[in-house]
Amino acid sequence: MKIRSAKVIVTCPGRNFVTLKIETDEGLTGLGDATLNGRELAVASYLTDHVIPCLIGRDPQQVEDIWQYLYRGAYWRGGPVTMSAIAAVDTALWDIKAKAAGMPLYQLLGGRSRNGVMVYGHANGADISETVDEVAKFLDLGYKAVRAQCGIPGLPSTYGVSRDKMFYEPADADLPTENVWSSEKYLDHVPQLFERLREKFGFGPHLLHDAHHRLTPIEAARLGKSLEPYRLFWMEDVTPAENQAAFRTIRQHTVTPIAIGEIFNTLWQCRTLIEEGLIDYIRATVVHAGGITHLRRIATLADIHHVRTGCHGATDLSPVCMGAALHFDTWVPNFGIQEYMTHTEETDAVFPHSYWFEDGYLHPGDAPGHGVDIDEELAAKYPYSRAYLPVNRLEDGTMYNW
Ligand SMILES: O=C(O)[C@@H](O)[C@@H](O)[C@H](O)[C@H](O)CO
Ligand SMILES: [Mg+2]
Repeated sequence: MKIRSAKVIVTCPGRNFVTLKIETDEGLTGLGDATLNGRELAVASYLTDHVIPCLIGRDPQQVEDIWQYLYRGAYWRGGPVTMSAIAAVDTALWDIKAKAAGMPLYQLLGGRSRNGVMVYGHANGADISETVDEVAKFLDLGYKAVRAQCGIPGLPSTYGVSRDKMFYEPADADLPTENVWSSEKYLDHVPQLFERLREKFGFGPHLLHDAHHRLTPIEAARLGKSLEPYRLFWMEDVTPAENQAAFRTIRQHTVTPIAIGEIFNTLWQCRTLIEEGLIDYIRATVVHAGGITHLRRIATLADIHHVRTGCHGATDLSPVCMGAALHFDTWVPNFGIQEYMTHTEETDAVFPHSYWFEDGYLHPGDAPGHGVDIDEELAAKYPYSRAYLPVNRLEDGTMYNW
């Protein structure tokens, strides 16, 4: 079998998505997600200008060799643009391999390890009582796990809190909007939210929270300590991880479980975190961490250190990524949870898929491959539209962390 052609499809059915489609000389096609929020066209160009010419004529069955060729073979290794491009190729090749075998992808990976993939939804509100109401809606829909975020008194806007509740879109403007941040105000408020949530819903549902890299290590330690009575499933991205050793400080102070990794793109960015047992959940996912081939390596290292998976699944990861992640989640032995933000109807129509939600779980379906397709005619009706995530400043105007 040979790769006959490959192309990049950029579409914006409510938000931008970049998709790689690979075709073989035997008529099989494979799809991979290459979406990098706010930097979409950089990956599209990387693929079209620098990767696709090297793929034509190769045997698509050599998934590992092609991964090594694109990663090890390039002088400039790693980084989100490169690794999202490699992920797109890798995902499309696994899709082709599974279709050629006539199997759903999870069968090729090693078969089913569970009946369904537990997911968490996103509840957010302008204040505590609105957030409590939003959590109730997710529980009514059958979710077993809910992430809760709420507005902070004294801060005009907070990332993760939106007007549109079920189809929350973080890339909200064609130039970055600016949010204002105060760790002091945040740290005082968040424990009150979880106190109310536990009072109202008890300890049955899993509750999660995301700090979006905004705390220093000692502040993160304080957050973890103050949330201990409410027994969270995890606190996420409490501090940036450029300095992995900083997580030792957090770990020494709190037993609140720690999740990180949605912006990681290689194993090297989480090696210390995993090997020293500094985290509990690794959030890397298919599209930004080099595809199934590399994510599998991360998960295997995590497994021997009692770290479980918790794949990123925000709306900027396309249904193609979600489909592939669900096959991965169905197989991976050390599965923890999968994030699930529902896409808009327009997005779902452009990407017909076989996965479905029922009673708190997602199921990948049994279609051969990863089970996600693209309607190219429909996709062409939604041209690219520039959109950025917001940026964040302290109250005195200082540029601050994501
Ligand atoms: O946990 C999450 O889903 C968030 O952190 C995302 O909203 C994230 O900020 C976006 O996916 C960034 O593109
Ligand atoms: Mg996050």
